[in-house]
Amino acid sequence: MMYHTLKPLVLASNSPRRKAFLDDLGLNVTIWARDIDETPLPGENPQHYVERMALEKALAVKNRFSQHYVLAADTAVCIGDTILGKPADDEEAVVMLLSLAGRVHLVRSGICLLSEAEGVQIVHSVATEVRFADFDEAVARAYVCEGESLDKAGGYGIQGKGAFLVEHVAGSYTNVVGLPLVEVVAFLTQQGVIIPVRGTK
Ligand SMILES: Cc1cn([C@H]2C[C@H](O)[C@@H](COP(=O)(O)OP(=O)(O)OP(=O)(O)O)O2)c(=O)[nH]c1=O
Repeated sequence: MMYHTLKPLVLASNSPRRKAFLDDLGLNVTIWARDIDETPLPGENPQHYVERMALEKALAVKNRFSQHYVLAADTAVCIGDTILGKPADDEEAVVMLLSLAGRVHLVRSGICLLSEAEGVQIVHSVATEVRFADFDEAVARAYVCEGESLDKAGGYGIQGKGAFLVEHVAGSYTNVVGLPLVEVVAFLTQQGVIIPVRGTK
């Protein structure tokens, strides 16, 4: 355990990866997520989109947890002005992966930390550059058959077999997996929600 949780904290997310990251740090979090409309606004730029999504996910649970700090996040794969969310099916996953093959894209995660009681509303985002190998359709289909595409933005998981598609990463790794930990820990520490502790080895 690296941190103690001093104020009640809700993670407004159903992502098992986000929960696992916070568990690894020893944080004590309640999970409570509500679905929101994830459609981008007409002409919305990718940074604005992920920040708005994170804010909306946090606002969706704020009333129920008015005495808590609420943490939410949203991750999208961005290639040019195109925002790729989670593919609807295997075919869409293949199309997404082929649009990324041999090219550089940005994985953007928006994060939001808010507290109704303490009047705090922090919204931030982090971008990580990822370059994919130049694979073909047979490789994309073989990867999608592994079954890890559908719950992930852009149709791949860098933490899984998707690692084999990735040639280069510049920036935060945890940001690609859905939660930029350095920034999240900094915001939680600034607000006095968590404090580092020395555990037993
Ligand atoms: C690119 C990439 C994305 N992802 C995941 C992170 C996010 O969980 C997901 C993008 O979907 P999100 O809408 O950000 O999150 P979610 O639907 O999983 O959870 P919730 O809305 O309840 O918070 O893609 C990976 O796990 N690995 C990767 O390499």
